[in-house]
Amino acid sequence: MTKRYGNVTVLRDVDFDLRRGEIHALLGANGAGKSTLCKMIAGLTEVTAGGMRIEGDGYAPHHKQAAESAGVQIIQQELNLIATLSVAENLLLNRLPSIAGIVSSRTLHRQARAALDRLQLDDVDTHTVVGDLGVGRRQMVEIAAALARECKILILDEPTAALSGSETKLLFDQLSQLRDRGVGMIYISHRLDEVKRIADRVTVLRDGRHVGTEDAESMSTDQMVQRMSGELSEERFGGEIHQRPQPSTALGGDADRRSKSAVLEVQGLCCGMVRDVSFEVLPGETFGIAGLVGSGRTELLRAIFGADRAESGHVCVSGKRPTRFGHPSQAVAAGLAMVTEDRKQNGLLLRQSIRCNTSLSAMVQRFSRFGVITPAREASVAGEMCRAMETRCTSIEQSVGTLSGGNQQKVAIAKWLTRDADVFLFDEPTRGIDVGARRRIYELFEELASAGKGILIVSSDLDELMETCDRIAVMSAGRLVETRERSSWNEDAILQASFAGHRTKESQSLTGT
Ligand SMILES: Nc1ncnc2c1ncn2[C@@H]1O[C@H](COP(=O)(O)OP(=O)(O)OP(=O)(O)O)[C@@H](O)[C@H]1O
Repeated sequence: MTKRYGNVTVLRDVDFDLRRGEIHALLGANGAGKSTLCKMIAGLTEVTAGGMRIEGDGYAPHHKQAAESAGVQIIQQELNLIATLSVAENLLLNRLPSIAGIVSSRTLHRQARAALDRLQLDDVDTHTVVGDLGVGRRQMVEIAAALARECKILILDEPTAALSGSETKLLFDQLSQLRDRGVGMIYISHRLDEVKRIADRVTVLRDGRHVGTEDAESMSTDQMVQRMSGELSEERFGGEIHQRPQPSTALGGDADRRSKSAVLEVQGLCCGMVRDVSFEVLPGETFGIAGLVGSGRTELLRAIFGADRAESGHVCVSGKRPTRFGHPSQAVAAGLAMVTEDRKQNGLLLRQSIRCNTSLSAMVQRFSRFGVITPAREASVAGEMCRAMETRCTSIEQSVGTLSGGNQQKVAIAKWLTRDADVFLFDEPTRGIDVGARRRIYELFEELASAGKGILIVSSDLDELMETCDRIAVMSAGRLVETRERSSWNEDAILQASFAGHRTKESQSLTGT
């Protein structure tokens, strides 16, 4: 199949076949064409040339419903639930149980409950409005919605990017059951260890072309990277793919730490589920926050940044007057920058160009003279950023909404790098980012740290935290339960600490305290 947008060809004569009862991984660097191929199969975008067959019969879906009637379901990379409807309504959209045209609310909620139970989503109420759920929970609801429908072919585009380890395991159990029932699955992921764990075959795309299809068992993750990049992985990544660098900063031991004054100090912060959180980040330090989805990590970053109004406590940036920011603009003026978890909702202006998005955060600071924007300056910085982040685009005038997911994330990060902030808050910074770009982002953390910036990272990827952070704190049930130097944590200890707060909460509710 071939796909062109205007005169740009994004998929070129690609052959692909999916067997009954297999999990077929689709790999490729950001912008290689994986989502485009899947969107064509799912009837979400038109095929420019070529064609498809399902069980030998011609198949040419012109919209999503046509694909669904042929037994094709897709779970897309970007969350596609309707934020203003309830969980139950989203789960059963298009097939609301009704009698004589009147929706039966009781049946709706019963069926929705059953769909959620399949993924052990006990904490999600079927009446909750989807917009009130965090990204991880929304992703699980989206998966539950797809699993609740009968299908022959299930496409999963980066389903685990926003999931915790335990949620990923639950999803994999479900996928194994579907495999046993003969469902064919196309699985897109940048997490190669997951691909090794779950996939039967692997197809690699590079620059819109089919590079090859092989049994997953016969391919190492290094070979996958090599096929994706077209170079020997050792050459491209300096042989460091599986090596963790030493802590990035020049921070010494505790004594040295005490002698530095914090670039970010958070004291007794309370905001919604975030309870009495205190910690500090030093100049040149990368501070990670681990924890389960729903532990309050994103809420904490939002409270620090003034996106939600904290009830008590304070935030102090670079020794300035302690305060609680009432609005993100105040936080930005004080020297904070924040790359959000959900770039589509609140990270980017999707209809605007890369140039415009890149200059957004530093518009007044760097791109305007006497209040008048200087487009030439804007363009040169956007171009520089695209080169530095290796953003795959036709030009800096391409609208961000038409970039691949990983490339959108690069613009979301670049937007803040143009601003000379003191502290950078990153919420799931490498979501949807390919292996090569991930390495580039880790280098970037190091560059920011060596420039004396403070970096605060929330990530569900423990490897990421272990690789990039100097210290890691674990958050559980809205509180920071433990903070240690990176070297004294291991993944087991982080997981145990993550569950600690939940256990306390459960035992409290059991004893009625
Ligand atoms: N509507 C569109 N208009 C123009 N170009 C587009 C459009 N949609 C996608 N593209 C381009 O098609 C190419 C392939 O994008 P696609 O989303 O398929 O990549 P991908 O392999 O899924 O990447 P990622 O891993 O980042 O999600 C990208 O270069 C993207 O910019």
